[in-house]
Amino acid sequence: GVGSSGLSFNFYDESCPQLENIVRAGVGSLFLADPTTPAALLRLMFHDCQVQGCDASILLDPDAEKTHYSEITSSKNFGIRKRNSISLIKSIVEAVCPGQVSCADILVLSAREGVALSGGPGISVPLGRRDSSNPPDFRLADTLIPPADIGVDGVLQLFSENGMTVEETVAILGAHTLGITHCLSLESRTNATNPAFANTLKMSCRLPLGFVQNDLTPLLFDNHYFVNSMSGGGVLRIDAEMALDSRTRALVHKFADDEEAFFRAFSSAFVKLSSSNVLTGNEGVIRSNCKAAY
Ligand code: HEM
Ligand SMILES: [Ca+2]
Ligand SMILES: [Ca+2]
Repeated sequence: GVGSSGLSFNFYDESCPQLENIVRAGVGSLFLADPTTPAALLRLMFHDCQVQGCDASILLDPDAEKTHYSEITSSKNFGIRKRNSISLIKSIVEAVCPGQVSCADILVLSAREGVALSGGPGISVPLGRRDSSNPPDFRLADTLIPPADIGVDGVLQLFSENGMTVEETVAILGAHTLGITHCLSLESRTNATNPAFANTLKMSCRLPLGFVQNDLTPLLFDNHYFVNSMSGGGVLRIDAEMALDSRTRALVHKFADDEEAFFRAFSSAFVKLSSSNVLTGNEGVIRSNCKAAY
């Protein structure tokens, strides 16, 4: 087991030895069709793990009668994409190893593959998560997913709850080396003082659904996010503030200088984020359909 999480690195060795190869091939072909897939999968994992732990709760479709029992309808999940990709990969896994593998593990493995395919570290992740059978109220997601304008105090508090050090907290935010942010998420940033960033906002946000890249290389998992943050180009408040706050500044510099150090700290943070507060053993279920709890 890994710490006290109840997960292990050889969980599917007997019940589904093909699992990691299936997920790798699946994410690979989704990537060929759409190279922004890894960004979406990584954020999807974060938002799942943030609400009731990594239990695939975010994959549940709204129930026609009880629409508030669906976290996906929370406004905090604005811009979440590729939920269906997990169902696709799950259906291949089900054909090979029926009833064995949770949607929650497939989601974490898919995010891991996305990071590796984008040039990031190859992360060993412990497995054995179970899926929730109780869909959370969207208000739980409203409360537990951080607001777009959270600052350094807020994130240090948030990730210390997952047992992360300050270094791991700075590193996990390096996930913003991938992907985009819609202008709708940047309403609190319109008074940004960096002239280059203010100009980017002005040009990119002429359309209501406009967006900006999270760094200069949004398809590459590299340390450019930290270089960008140091030069005043941080997109969200946290991306900008991390380079200025005395508790985090030295780490932003370190990761901007040393990509290997970023990859190491990101990998251990990824494992902590994806292992805390999970269902294991006889808790929860193995869903056959990731979109439905029953
Ligand atoms: C804790 C503070 C965080 C805040 C406030 C935050 C907020 C946001 C916001 C507002 C967006 C843009 C959504 C949109 O407009 O479409 C975004 C994108 C993204 N976030 Fe975060 N995030 C945080 C942490 C994380 C973490 C821990 C991860 C992953 C481990 C992550 C991964 C991503 C990725 C990959 C994208 C790009 C998604 C895409 O291109 O589809 N974020 N984040
Ligand atoms: Ca969840
Ligand atoms: Ca990048």
